[in-house]
Amino acid sequence: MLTLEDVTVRFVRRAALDAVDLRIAEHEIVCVLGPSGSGKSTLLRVVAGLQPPDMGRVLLEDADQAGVPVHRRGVGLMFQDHQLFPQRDVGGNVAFGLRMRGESRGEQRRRVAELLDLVGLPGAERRAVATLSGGEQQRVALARALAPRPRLLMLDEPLGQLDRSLRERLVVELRGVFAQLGTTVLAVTHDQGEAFALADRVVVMRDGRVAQTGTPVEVWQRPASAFVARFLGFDNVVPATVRGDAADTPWGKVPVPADSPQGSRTLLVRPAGVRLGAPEDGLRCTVGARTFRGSHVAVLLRPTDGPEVEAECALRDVPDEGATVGISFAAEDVVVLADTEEAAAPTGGNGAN
Ligand SMILES: Nc1ncnc2c1ncn2[C@@H]1O[C@H](COP(=O)(O)OP(=O)(O)OP(=O)(O)O)[C@@H](O)[C@H]1O
Repeated sequence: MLTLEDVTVRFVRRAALDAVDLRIAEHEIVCVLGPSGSGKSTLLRVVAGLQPPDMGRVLLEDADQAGVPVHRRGVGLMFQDHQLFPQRDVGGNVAFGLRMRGESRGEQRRRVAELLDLVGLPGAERRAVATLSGGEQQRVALARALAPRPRLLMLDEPLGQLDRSLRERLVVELRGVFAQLGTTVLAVTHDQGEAFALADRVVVMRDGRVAQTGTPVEVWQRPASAFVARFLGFDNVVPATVRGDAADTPWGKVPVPADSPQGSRTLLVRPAGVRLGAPEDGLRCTVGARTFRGSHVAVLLRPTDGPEVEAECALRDVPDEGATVGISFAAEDVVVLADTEEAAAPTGGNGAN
């Protein structure tokens, strides 16, 4: 339903979008992820018609959008600072797009009630915007964006301002609302948790280009590059030479899954694949900082030689800080990345927000 072909946007010093190709199917929820400045907002602005591309085409349902103004594109926008009209009540805010389209008062009332039901604020029509909590305002902004039945809904950091627990709850609700309405969604976020919970497909951007696209599980399990791996918050990324079922790394020999790409590569070891044992078993490390993560503890390990390693430990197995342990690696949690990018240096932004 949405196609971007070779879309390029240049600002004075650099390309904010660099030959981007992207397709979004009807009813699909796509989340664009990437560090600050990677071009996410520019992508939305180009699709909305707020920013003309310097090159390439944007098509909505096969129609080239060149020269089509924002209000004729049939897209709904919900931006980070959702900017409700403070002087209007909730109903007046939600009805805004319907009024602009000249819908009858009766139809406006019916649709507003339906949408407030849908976003979990039934009967809130007469409430003043100033009396709403942040989460409630976000829901009203969503209802307002959905009211004119946009063929494509675009969200820019839709939950950016809210605290984490509220965000986690709203993401689940949003997915439910979109599924119920069959809305096609293009959302932008820098929070990978939010993107992975919301999206059917994620698009990771880097410097105006698409670094990877795939389902959340595909991207999580097989990051395309060291950049994507680091952006997702994986720190155990090292240069390696793969020969057969093992790789030479700064941590010594690490087993890799069968049929891994061979030669000079970059290796990712998921923290779950770092096994702790007695000091004489495997690579000797000193236990550093331990970070409680709810269901497990992230433990930082310092080998005598080589970069630090992060391990994921069950709560009952956490070693004491300063203790000496031996570590080994489980092949099923090792990923040989497709690129040969220099792994030791963090690339561009990082995803740990
Ligand atoms: N109007 C503009 N004039 C000049 N440069 C711009 C303009 N808008 C964006 N840029 C630049 O284009 C690049 C991409 O910006 P964009 O806002 O799309 O990134 P983003 O991924 O949305 O970042 P953030 O997560 O910080 O919002 C950045 O380098 C930015 O400085």
